[in-house]
Amino acid sequence: MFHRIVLSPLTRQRSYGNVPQPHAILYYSQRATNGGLLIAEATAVSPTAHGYTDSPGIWTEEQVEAWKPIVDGVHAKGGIFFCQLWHAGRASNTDMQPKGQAPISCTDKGLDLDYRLPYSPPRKLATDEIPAIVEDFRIAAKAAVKAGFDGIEIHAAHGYLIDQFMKDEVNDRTDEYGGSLENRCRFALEIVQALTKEISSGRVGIRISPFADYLECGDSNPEELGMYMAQALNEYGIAYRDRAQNEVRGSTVPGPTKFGSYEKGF
Ligand SMILES: Cc1cc2nc3c(=O)[nH]c(=O)nc-3n(C[C@H](O)[C@H](O)[C@H](O)COP(=O)(O)O)c2cc1C
Repeated sequence: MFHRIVLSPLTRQRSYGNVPQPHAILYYSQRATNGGLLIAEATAVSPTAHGYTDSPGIWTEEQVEAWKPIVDGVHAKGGIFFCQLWHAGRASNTDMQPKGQAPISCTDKGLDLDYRLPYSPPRKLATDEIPAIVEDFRIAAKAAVKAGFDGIEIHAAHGYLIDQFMKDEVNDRTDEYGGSLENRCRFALEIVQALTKEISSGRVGIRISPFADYLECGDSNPEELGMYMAQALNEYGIAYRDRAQNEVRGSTVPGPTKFGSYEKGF
């Protein structure tokens, strides 16, 4: 039995030391309903993925174990719980990165604004480093299922790493991950492919925001970008796609949320 009331992912910054805390059992179970879908807050896939202090991760055993009772609390109320997998990319700073390194991105162009953090200039990933980031998402998805989550949502919105690759105002690459729409969306779709293979398409959702320019991450043709992603995603039969925020009246891009096989249950 499912219904259509969904809790949006909401960053709380209460996962001290990047480990989810017991108070989250109460927080998430209070928001759970029988048959309702909850999306957990943005959860880092690797040590380089954090962009806010005290955001949770799912890249250590300790984090996986800490998520388990939180997921159990939601399940006890009959809720369905997806973990939002996230990499902040350049929306981070050296204090948050392993060994004080520069945050990684598709570019070495930094952010001008200091919104919630003083952002540090990023380091542009070499082409041969990109498969390892896809792999981080795959391992994190596997860990999320191990923690008991019913599925995962890929955070490909709001100016974070995947969105940085997709948008032509940020992506200045000349390799197969930059330039054409197909190239800019390659990273996102490689992650979708890896995750559907790892945990099955019915357990994978995605959040995109083609029209948003949050974190200085805009695109010159969001309509075309959104349509391209919507059509490409149809090939994978994933559980749902969510087009987050910044609705544009009259846009033909499907949205905001399209449910697929998730409705049929797992
Ligand atoms: C405090 C706060 C934290 C948020 N954290 C996330 C997040 O972790 N992941 C995400 O995709 N969106 C995040 N969002 C965006 C929300 O999920 C939602 O899309 C946004 O608030 C718009 O919905 P609303 O009009 O109902 O507020 C956050 C929003 C707020 C206000």
